[in-house]
Amino acid sequence: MPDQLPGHAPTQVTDPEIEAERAFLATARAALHTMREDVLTTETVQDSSEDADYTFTNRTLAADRSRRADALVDFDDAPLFFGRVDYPAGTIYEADPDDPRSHTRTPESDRVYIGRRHVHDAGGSPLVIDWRAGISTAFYRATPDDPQGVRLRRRFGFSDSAELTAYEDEPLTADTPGTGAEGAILDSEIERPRSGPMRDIVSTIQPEQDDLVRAPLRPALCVQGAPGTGKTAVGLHRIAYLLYTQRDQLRQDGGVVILGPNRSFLSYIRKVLPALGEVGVRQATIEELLDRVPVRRTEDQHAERVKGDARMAEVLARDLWSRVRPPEETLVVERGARKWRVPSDELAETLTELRERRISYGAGPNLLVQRIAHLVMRRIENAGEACDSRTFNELRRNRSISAAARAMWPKADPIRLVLGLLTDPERLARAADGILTPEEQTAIRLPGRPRSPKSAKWSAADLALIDEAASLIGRPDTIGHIVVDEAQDLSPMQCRVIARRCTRGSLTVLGDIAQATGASAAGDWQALLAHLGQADDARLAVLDRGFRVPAQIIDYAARLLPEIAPGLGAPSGVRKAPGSLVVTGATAPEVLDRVTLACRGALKGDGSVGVVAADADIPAIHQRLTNEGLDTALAGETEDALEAARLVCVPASLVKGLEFDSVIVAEPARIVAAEPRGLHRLYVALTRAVSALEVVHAEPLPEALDQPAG
Ligand SMILES: Nc1ncnc2c1ncn2[C@@H]1O[C@H](COP(=O)(O)OP(=O)(O)OP(=O)(O)O)[C@@H](O)[C@H]1O
Repeated sequence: MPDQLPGHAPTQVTDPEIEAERAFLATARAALHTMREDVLTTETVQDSSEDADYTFTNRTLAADRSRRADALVDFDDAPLFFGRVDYPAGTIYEADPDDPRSHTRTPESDRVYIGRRHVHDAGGSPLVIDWRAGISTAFYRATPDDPQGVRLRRRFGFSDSAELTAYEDEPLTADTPGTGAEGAILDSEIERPRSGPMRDIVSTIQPEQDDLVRAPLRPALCVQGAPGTGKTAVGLHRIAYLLYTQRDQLRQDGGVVILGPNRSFLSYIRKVLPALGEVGVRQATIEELLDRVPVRRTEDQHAERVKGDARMAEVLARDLWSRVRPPEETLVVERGARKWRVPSDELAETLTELRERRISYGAGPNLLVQRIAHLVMRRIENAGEACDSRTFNELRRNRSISAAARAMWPKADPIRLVLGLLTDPERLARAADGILTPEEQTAIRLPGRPRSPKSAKWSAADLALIDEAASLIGRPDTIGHIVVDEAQDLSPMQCRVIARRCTRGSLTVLGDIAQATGASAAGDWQALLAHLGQADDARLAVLDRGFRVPAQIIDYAARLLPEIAPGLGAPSGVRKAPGSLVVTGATAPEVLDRVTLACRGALKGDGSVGVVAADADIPAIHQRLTNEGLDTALAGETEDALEAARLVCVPASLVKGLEFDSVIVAEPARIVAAEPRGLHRLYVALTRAVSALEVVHAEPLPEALDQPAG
């Protein structure tokens, strides 16, 4: 293998192999350029008439063309191919010298180049195969023990400007033992200094990850993975894979959505899918998915727990359906000179029959009007008058009938329903009788005395209640596939939000029970999957090889596991980095000095530096670092704060899912004390570092960490 490694500046290369591969890369790039030009110059249907069909067709074609053109952009920092698999000659291509694909065929082998997207030459012959195609699977999964017909696997290394600078060969024939998947190119990819948003890992997906990426759409897939094992990466690549294999189906079923814990996280991952050629995937928080009312309040933990509990579904349903009441009086319908009467017990019977059909609440009023109109029409017919559809329609519009139906089955609005329930103690007591304790009922009341939905201060937990109410009244739009990241934090009520949108179990659930900090987090996957409606069917997989955090740091953080997630296996770090963990004791007045010193030290190295502390301590730390003249961003302040400076202050509540080259954790004890699941939060904070972690503390460390660092 030549000694230039990826990420290194290109050097004068004389290796003829590298020259040949570079020439092939140039050919492929030129071909991609031509493919994009072809798409852009394709004319949409032109028609000068005002015909709405033509306008619609034109718009659809233009949107499709733009999507296809976007997917063919040649990114400067994302090389067009990253690997090659060689098969014995004749395995892939006919041994025909005139075969136009001969540029990927030598006398010894048929070569398949694997890249981010399919590239073909002007004659339509493939130059680069999309990593998602079936034939690419061998690149990720072939091993010397199971070569899958492959002679040799080649991985390419590139400079930061996407210049091909290295290659690494792994023979897979039985007589030449391979080097294993963890070669220098994978190492250098993992150790690459982090800066800017997350990148794709398409060139180095590991076999256990590839198995999850390519898992079928159904059954639902649930991945329990320790910090840095690649769950987020797997989820994003899986979306790209599913879109490649089942794009039309997914589009028809309502598209694909990835749900993440907060905006900082979504901003951090936003570039991965576009780099894989997928530009139409919605990336949202669960609050954004449910944006019926603005969130203006953070719930206290106890109220959040009660509101997130699945018992709330019963309370809401009981309150809603309690509005449906049998009439007390006979209905009298005047028609011309005659009056028609329907006694209350007959109306009540109709009501019961409708309810037993388990229709949604919202469908009730109309159906009831129709039933009553029928009852009246039957009476008219029995009296000898001929009736037809006009009679029926006229009765459906009859005011007495509408009024009777409205009284028996009032229309309902989900926001007003939740507002009424959470502001009227007597009504809540009726609906929650035997379900919530009086103390729980008091805890979930809305603050103040809001009279209208606009004046209420809604919380994120209220949104899930409103959505539950809305789903009782009408059915929500479905989504073709939902990937939920950091799913361990979902409350049962939030799980229900997701479950009712993906009705056929097309769901990817990613998370780590040890990182669960949500007030009403379920605590184990079986319970969570049950709330997601997937108790029996889901496939549960485990990832335990950590790619982010060096072994020294992950072992230190894992000392917390017996307490926060007993029974969960300890993760293993794929890299060792002696000296990567420093624990600095200080006196209380010294802590800010020590943090500043640690930041200055970390900034001398490459990549990003994150300072993580309890939310309440972050403003003072940020102020101090800024006063010291360090260019310091504040996570959460703006959406792209993580990219605003190399040094970022991150409130512990926002650090989930993120990573930095160096991390400084200030005062772990205060992170722990800040919330009921503070130890879980600390575990998250300690597992964000790619290269180095410094823990600065004056207060005593949690017991498990209070031993000399290994
Ligand atoms: N096969 C791989 N090749 C190269 N880098 C990888 C690979 N798998 C994961 N990584 C890198 O490891 C880091 C952690 O990955 P990711 O964020 O997906 O992990 P995670 O399991 O979601 O972590 P957490 O639970 O802490 O949020 C990322 O920088 C990712 O690019």
